[in-house]
This record gives sequence, C-alpha cells and structure tokens, in this order.
Amino acid sequence: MAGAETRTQRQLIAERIRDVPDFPKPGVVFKDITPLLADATAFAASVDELVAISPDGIDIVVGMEARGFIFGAPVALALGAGFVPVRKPGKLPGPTVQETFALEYGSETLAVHADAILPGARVLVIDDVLATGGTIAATAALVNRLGAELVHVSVLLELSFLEGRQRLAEAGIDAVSAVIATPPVDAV
Ligand SMILES: O=P(O)(O)OC[C@H]1O[C@H](OP(=O)(O)OP(=O)(O)O)[C@H](O)[C@@H]1O
Ligand SMILES: Nc1ncnc2[nH]cnc12
Repeated sequence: MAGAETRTQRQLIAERIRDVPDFPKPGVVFKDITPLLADATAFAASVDELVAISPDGIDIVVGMEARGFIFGAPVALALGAGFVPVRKPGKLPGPTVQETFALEYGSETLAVHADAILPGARVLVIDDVLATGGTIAATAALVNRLGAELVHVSVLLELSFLEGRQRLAEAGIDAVSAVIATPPVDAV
C-alpha cells in the first residue's frame, strides 16, 4: 500500500488534471494536464511518481509526441537512461519505421528513427494517458521492430473504463503501471 506521502502526491496530481467535456469531439471527456504542468510541485510529483513505478536497469526511455515528451525526458534523466522520441509523421529527418492505429478520437501514425535504439536495449515507454491503448501498442510494435526489449510501460493517468490495459495484455504487454487511474484504483 502507498505511504501517506505518496497518497498526498497522487491526490495533488489528480486535483491538477482538469476534465474538459466534449473535447476534441462530443462525448469525449478530455483530461487536460496543462494545470498540472503549470504547478511546479505537481509537475515534480508527477515525475517522482513515474520514476517510482518504473524499473531500474533501463537503457532507453521512449516518449510519444507530444505529451509523452514532457514526462519521458525528465524520467530518462532521473533513471540515467537515454531518451528516444516517437514522433508524428514527417518530423524525423532520417529513415523511419512507422505504425498506424486508432485513437479515442481519430487515427494516428507514429514513427521512430530506424537506428534510434540498439537491438537488445532495455526500453521503458512513458506517456501521460493510457486510454484505448492504441498509442502504446503502436509504440511497443515500433520498439519490437527495432529489435529492442520492451521492459515496462508507465503512464501518469489510466482511463480504466476504456480498457486499454486489456488491449495491451492481448498484445502481450503486461508490464504496465499507472500513477493514478480513473476511476481511482482505491475507489472500490
Ligand atoms: O491510449 P490511446 O487511446 O492511444 O490514447 C492515449 C494517447 O492520446 C494522447 O495523445 P494524442 O494523440 O492526443 O497526442 P498529443 O500528445 O500530441 O496531444 C495521449 O497523450 C496519449 O499519447
Ligand atoms: N480523454 C482523453 N484525455 C486526454 N488525452 C487522451 N488521449 C486519449 N483520450 C484522452
């Protein structure tokens, strides 16, 4: 069970994520992290908590454009790992591998430089939100295509009702941790 300090940090993080109904399209409740990022204590707590739920022995942290960059880069520094950006199409200058997938509110393609990660490297994937799991599943496929080892996935917020964790499990991705979940993990 989490200690009192951890619960307080997690409560602060939850309080700083704003619900925006019907964005970017009707029926979607958008989880807006900009208030959290603007609060130095909440932002630092988010990075602390992501580091705390992530394993040691990581060579590379992979973060996905754009919000995965915000958390992935400081987590990489804290773990003493390198950072590799997974980007939207047309942004990376060198040869890439790409994956296309469905999102809660559309479809997307993600790309990574073909030589960005050495075969066998131990990879941690970091993102802000796990929703349907499409982004993480596509990123995991990219990591696999480069011959690296996906060791763990850590997210700040899991939208449990969208069952992304189940989708990832069906893709063979079981090592998934979330700092907080909606509905809260301890709400039952
Ligand atoms: O689990 P999923 O259904 O795939 O959704 C989660 C993804 O959606 C958001 O990114 P978005 O594509 O909106 O891009 P952004 O980071 O550039 O805002 C979020 O940052 C995750 O990467
Ligand atoms: N509801 C949501 N809020 C914020 N980011 C998301 N990514 C996918 N679904 C999302």
